[in-house]
Amino acid sequence: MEDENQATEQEYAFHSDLLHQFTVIPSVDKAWLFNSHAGLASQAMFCVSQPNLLTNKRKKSILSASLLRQSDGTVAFHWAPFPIELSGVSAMVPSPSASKLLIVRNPENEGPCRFEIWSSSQLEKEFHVPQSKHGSVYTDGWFEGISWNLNETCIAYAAEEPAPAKPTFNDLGGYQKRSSSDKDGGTWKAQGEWEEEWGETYAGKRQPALFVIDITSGEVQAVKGIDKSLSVGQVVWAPAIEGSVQYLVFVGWSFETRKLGIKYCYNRPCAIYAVKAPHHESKANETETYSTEDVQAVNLTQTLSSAFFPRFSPDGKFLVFVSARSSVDSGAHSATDSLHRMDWPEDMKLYQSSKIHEVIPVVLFAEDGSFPGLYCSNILSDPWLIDGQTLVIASVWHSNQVLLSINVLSGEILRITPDNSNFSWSLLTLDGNNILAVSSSPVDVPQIKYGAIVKNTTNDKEWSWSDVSNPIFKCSDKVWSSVSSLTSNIMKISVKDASESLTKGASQPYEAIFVSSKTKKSDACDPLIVILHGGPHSVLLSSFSRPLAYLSSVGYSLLIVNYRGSVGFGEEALQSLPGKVGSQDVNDVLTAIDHVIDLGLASPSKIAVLGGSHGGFLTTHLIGQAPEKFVAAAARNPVCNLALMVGTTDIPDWCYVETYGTEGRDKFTEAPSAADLTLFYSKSPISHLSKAKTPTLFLLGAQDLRVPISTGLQYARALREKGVPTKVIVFPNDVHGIERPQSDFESYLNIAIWFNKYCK
Ligand SMILES: CC(=O)N[C@@H](C)C(=O)N[C@@H](C)C(=O)O
Repeated sequence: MEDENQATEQEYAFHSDLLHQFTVIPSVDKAWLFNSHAGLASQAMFCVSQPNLLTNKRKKSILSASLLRQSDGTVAFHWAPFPIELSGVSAMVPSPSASKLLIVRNPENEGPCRFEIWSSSQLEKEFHVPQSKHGSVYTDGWFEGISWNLNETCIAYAAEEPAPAKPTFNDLGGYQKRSSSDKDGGTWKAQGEWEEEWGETYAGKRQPALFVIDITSGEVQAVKGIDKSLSVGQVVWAPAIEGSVQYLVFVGWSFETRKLGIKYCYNRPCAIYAVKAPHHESKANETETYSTEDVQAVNLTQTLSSAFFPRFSPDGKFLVFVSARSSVDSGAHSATDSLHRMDWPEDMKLYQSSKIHEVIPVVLFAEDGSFPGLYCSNILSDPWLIDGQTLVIASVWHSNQVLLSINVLSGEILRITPDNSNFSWSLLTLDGNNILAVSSSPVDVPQIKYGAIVKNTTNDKEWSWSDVSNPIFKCSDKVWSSVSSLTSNIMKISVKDASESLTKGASQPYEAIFVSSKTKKSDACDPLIVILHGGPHSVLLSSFSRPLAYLSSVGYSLLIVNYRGSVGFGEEALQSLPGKVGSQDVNDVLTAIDHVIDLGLASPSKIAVLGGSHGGFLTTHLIGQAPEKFVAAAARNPVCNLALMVGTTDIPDWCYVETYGTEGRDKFTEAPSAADLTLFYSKSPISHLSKAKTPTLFLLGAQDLRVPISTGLQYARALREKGVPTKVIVFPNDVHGIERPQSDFESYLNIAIWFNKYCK
């Protein structure tokens, strides 16, 4: 409150107006290309979202374009005059032939889940699936899987299991055996037994299970043969075999005594299974049946601790998937992926014996800019180029995200987006040998790119990328002129005091992205904000970030440090951090800061630090371990006390692994010993609190299950007790990400004003 009074109304007005102009720049969430390799004309559809501060939700819309191939080979996009708002839509999935479109509308409360089937001109069918059949369809990007069968008669998907019946009592306290719907009143439902959930962002979500809807009759069947204890998702149809029952392939996650948090955590064991799909009408020539006895799901990837994102080749001859086995086996929540292929036998009965080939192994370290390993967070539902054996994938490569083409038979990996650039790319869709992607840098607003192969011989493929002029990323003149005055580059930072005991990968340079004004207004440097990602096995990419671009446009240089342990730099560098958190990562950040000071790019007396989660752990460590270095700090849901967090977080195993290293995976217990708690405390920012004196802003989500609010609050109160200026903003309805539009806006507005107060 005091700060609000001190910051002038003009300052708030100026900042909220400018931040708003950055905030409302839309994003493209998904896109589809139809028919682009067939003729001269094709179509594209873009699903666009934009934060809406008044409703505190993201507004979603669809914008279409016609693509016309010009005589010179280029493609012109003709955009529809306006986007159409998509209201209440949870998922949309075109059928393989693009003649039908599925729209799913999940219920807001106890209502049915609605499935709509659209043709090119109208709504063809609408089915309401009651809660007694299943709850909401999963659209979380992880369990999510909505898949049309090839002849477009059925759709398989993951949805919440129906709610278990709860004990019911009448008004006299009498137990009623039957779980009535209480139509006549006079009864009440007890809570029933508590069930484990998958933690952060899955609160209140029931177990994901598989269903198939027949889009002619609307009949919905639960898929049988799946162990009740498995959480399942990412379902796809196996290639159809004439006259035979169809199979579904899906991912299953099991758990032992407890479901540990799964969001951002690729270290949860999972496997790919095959199971017979229910059939909806009996066909005379179908020899196989669908009874519970012979439909038991079969684990296809027993030899791997992790397998997900199953994708069949267009000819149905092989199945490709990603594995995070290095993450599961080491206990690190995210690590270097591997890519695998298994041949898909024509005789379904042989699939269990199919050999798994490793297409891309886990890369330990890479020299001289060569491929650092696979780090992919998604694969398109149809990722294949025309040859049917090369897939296109987005993967983190140092501080950039790039697009790779991977020939899954030869193992050839090509970086198909321009290298030596400060840009990051995300993949929207592909059709034939044409790609729609988005490219941006910290100082370049996103740009839609159209990619096509211009040279295609066995040994030589060349891609051309053209800018697609589009109305989506139009931004205000103010934003445009602000970002035009900025520049960014990626710096290599040498490891300080590299010792013999370090692995080769851990001795290689890490990176920091430096963003600053193109021109120096005076002799003095602009104040610097050091920005630190969470995880710690995550990365801050060289892509356009609306709030960070806002901070640089109000007069700050940014130093975004991808310290060792970040993804994108090979497995050895990543695995060098667990066991050394609070020291190796802290020192990497301090080295990066010294690097820019030594280059004369930052003034040592005007440095602020900002980080969330593990980045908040580093922020609060830095103000304790290097109290003279920072004039202001801001921490979003920071890990300040591992000894407190371990008892309340959804990922207590993370506290063990990051504190002890990989041995922490086996040490993990729900009942930490006194020795564990002592070590957790000593590795935590709270153990350096007595030295901290930096004014600090705390942004805390009260619904955070990952880093519960108590750890940030405890540290903030302790700083206050010492007389250090602190400000705490609690967002009552936010989870770990603090991403709801109003909360995100209020956070960055306050960060800028807090830093202005102490840095300028
Ligand atoms: C695995 C994980 O969630 N770790 C947290 C402590 C964390 O740092 N989270 C990251 C993903 C974040 O940026 O929020």
